[in-house]
Amino acid sequence: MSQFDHSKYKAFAPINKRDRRWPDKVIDKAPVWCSVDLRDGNQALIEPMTARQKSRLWDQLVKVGFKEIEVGFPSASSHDYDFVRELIENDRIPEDVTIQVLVQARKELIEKTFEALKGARRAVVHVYNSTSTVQREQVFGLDRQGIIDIAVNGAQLVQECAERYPETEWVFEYSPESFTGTELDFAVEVCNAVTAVWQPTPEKPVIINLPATVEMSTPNVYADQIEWFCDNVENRDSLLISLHTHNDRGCAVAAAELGVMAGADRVEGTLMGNGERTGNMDVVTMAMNLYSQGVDPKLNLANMDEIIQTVKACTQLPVHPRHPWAGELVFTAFSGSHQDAIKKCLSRRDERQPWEVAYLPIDPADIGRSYQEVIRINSQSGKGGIAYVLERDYGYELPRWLQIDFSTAVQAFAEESESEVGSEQIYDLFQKTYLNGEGRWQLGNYNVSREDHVDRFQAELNRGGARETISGTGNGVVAAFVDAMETFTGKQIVLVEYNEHALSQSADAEAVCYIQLNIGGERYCGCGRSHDIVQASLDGILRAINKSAAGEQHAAA
Ligand SMILES: CC(=O)SCCNC(=O)CCNC(=O)[C@H](O)C(C)(C)COP(=O)(O)OP(=O)(O)OC[C@H]1O[C@@H](n2cnc3c(N)ncnc32)[C@H](O)[C@@H]1OP(=O)(O)O
Ligand SMILES: CC(C)C(=O)C(=O)O
Repeated sequence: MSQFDHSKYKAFAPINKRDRRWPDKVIDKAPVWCSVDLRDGNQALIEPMTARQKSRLWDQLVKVGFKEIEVGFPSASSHDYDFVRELIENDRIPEDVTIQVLVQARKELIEKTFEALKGARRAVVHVYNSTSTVQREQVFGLDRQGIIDIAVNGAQLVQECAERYPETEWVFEYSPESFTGTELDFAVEVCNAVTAVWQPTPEKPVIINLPATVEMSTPNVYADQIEWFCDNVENRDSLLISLHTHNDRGCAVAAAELGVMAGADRVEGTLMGNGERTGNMDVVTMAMNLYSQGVDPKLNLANMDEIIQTVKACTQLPVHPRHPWAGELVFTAFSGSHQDAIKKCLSRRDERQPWEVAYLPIDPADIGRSYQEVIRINSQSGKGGIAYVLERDYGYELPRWLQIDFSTAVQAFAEESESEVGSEQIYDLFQKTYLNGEGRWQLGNYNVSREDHVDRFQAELNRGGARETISGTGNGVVAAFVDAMETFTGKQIVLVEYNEHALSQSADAEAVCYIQLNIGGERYCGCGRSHDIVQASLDGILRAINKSAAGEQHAAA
């Protein structure tokens, strides 16, 4: 019998709810955010944060704009206690920021917690006990009433202690921990019992936090639980319903979003989703989800790289390169069709219109990312992306026919090197393929004269020590030069494509000219670059002819 046996598990029972309204709701404003990075995030680390790391993360959280920050579990460790004292005594809590601390519903711990908070201007005391069937039966060995007693005793103690410190504005929060594993009617009963002690009013509400301590179901079930709770709890208008989801099934953000649609006011989570096991709800992702829908997330994530650096330094955890919105690769396109679409959308972009760019759900610049990172080249890339890089970094505006020709060279190079092809490598390859003429015929001095509307072209061709004189006639310098080269090579040469432009990146107005010739039935491409457009054209033609002589055939004739 295999160890990998699904029959060991039972399905989470759906909520029997016929009146669900949340599926039709749209989130049009940000919830109240509470960061739990310094508490839930910290308690899950291999090495909990040092005082210095906590301090740095605190500063970052304030900078991002959190107005409620759970700073620790001060009754559990002297580090957390000292950190809370440090924030209060050194006046590091801005006027509009409220600190929050967690405590179990136990007397000595609650007393210590209030001691730690002495002198705070405003603070949230967050008390919890577990209410789920599993915890009741197996951890606490208590029936429903026993669990209600723990909660009510805790609530009373919190209230009594608060009265001892009237100089502080107290806010109370209660979590029926493991809410998602708790029968809904019981969760409501426990919370009603707690609020009966605290007597909240709409003017002075309390926070009821409904955690998915372990994520046990699909997010729609969580939303049903939240909506059911909100519909059945007493004094709903005196409660701030808060969510605290974990990511065991990978849906913590989705659950929080649906939970907000189901009526919640507030969301607890961490930056980048650090936290117990698979982590807490990722505030960066949820806030950016709102932002990308045109909703003000009420957090400033513009300096995403700084946030990532801080989180990494403080948690010692990496941020995945594909982390939603924030990862290093999330705005990068390697694949050809994506690059092509991005390039076209960006070139047509009208700044006055809402953002609509294929494959880029937001403007990377909003979070401090540059377009430089958007298109990167490897063997999956196509002509559009390659042309984008050449234009972006070197000012070459390759015509479509040359994009097609050059992409085969880049593709071959990428396949051979089995790695990403950097912008400089692309440029080198472009030069080697179309611009360099070493070891081949070079145009020396030349002379153009016109008589009876016919141009006569005479020039020296040099290769190493060898020198040849050529001459030809035609309607225009280019035609006369092609004629001279036909005579010289003994092959028929037809000018198939000709494009030119001023090089935008060149300070001294250089021109670049792209040429495609049909030489003896095969196509060859070349490129010339010069301050003189005639010279650029002749160089381009000669480079294509040199390639024919060297047998470098055009790939996509
Ligand atoms: C889901 C969450 O993230 S909740 C937050 C979890 N975070 C932490 O636990 C980190 C900080 N905690 C700690 O450092 C410790 O647990 C302390 C210092 C708070 C308490 O330490 P201890 O009392 O030594 O141990 P422990 O936490 O194991 O306590 C277990 C006891 O408290 C009881 N208990 C646990 N949670 C609660 C609660 N919320 N309310 C009341 N009693 C509780 C248990 O039933 C158990 O009782 P028993 O000793 O009679 O069997
Ligand atoms: C204490 C509670 C809110 C908690 O951290 C959880 O249930 O995950």
